[in-house]
Amino acid sequence: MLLRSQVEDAEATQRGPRTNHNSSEAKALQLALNDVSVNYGSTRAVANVNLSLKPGEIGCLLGPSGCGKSTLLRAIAGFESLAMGEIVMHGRVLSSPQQQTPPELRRIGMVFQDIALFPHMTVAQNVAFGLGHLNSVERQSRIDELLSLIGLPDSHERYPASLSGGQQQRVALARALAPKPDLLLLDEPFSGLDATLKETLVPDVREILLNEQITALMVTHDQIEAFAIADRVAVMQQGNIEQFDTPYAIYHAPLTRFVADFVGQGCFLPAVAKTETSLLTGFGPIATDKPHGLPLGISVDLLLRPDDLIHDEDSILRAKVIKRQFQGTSFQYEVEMANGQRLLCVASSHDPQRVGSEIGIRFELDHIICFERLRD
Ligand SMILES: Nc1ncnc2c1ncn2[C@@H]1O[C@H](COP(=O)(O)OP(=O)(O)OP(=O)(O)O)[C@@H](O)[C@H]1O
Repeated sequence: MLLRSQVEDAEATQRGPRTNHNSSEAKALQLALNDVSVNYGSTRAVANVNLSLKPGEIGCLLGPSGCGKSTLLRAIAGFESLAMGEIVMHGRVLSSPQQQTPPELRRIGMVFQDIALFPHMTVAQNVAFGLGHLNSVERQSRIDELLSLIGLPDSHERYPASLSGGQQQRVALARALAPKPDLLLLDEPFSGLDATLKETLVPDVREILLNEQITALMVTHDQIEAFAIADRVAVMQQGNIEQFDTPYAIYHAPLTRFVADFVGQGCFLPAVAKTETSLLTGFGPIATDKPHGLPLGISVDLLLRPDDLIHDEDSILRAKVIKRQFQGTSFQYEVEMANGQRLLCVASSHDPQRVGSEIGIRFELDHIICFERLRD
């Protein structure tokens, strides 16, 4: 159970996951999933999922292996039938347990992890694949436009084998975008690429999607990718959406303990709501800027992100450095308090602290996120 303290934060973030819509709202949505369930035999892989995307919005399904991300994407594409619920695009039902529009009639583009360009066709021929309905002038103009958009304006005559992995994935994206689909589905499109390439390609792909004003839904298990590309992220667990929200809210205002644990780093600190603006921990009181709104006397687990704990040699609160990790502009330290509690702390990389040394630390919390205490 969530025991959120900053009420206005909670109201701002409780937009999802349930989103049943009236008919005029439904028409304004590009995609609406209403109570969607998908079974494999007697196994329920997706359970009562509600999710919607506005035109031009980029969504992301994020979750651990086996939570149902690909199944949901496949159901939207029309490759899995529904046990319950409906999938609606622009107010038109594409899937329900009673009916299913075939995949090729859905106007949905797809980009997969395995790039699968046609190797015997040039870049231009690959991009032209879904453009048979255009005359040759229109087709040429769309190819030029897309190759420019993906940053490969002079690569018409090149073959896929002569391109890098990142360039091939850009061409795959151009091919999927060429016929201007109503929705683009991307299944782990960056997972075969190395980290450096991803760093540039992910924001580029977001730019391309925004430029084309395309509504898109991407599957990933990588939160950095999800945060870099999506307007809203749906965190899934065991076939359910735990939270569908902005990347900022998913990180700073998780609605469930699972989301808090799965997304970002952090730890839970036992605390008691002492006064309206303070929580008592084993290391003394932590003051909150605003009233936390918790019942006084309640025992909670307080979520502490690494940046909630600051290295400060003037602080009387001391901790022993157990591990440190260089992160470029900062070090992340795992520190141990006198009572054995381990916490994470971020500090500038200009003043490295040795493992085994004792340092001063201070709490500086912008967001108070608490969950019901699991243990005493
Ligand atoms: N064809 C299938 N037949 C039976 N069960 C399946 C089938 N495909 C997936 N499942 C099961 O459905 C559940 C959801 O699988 P799914 O592939 O959608 O998860 P995922 O979140 O995409 O996982 P990953 O990140 O590993 O790809 C899992 O328990 C999986 O074992």
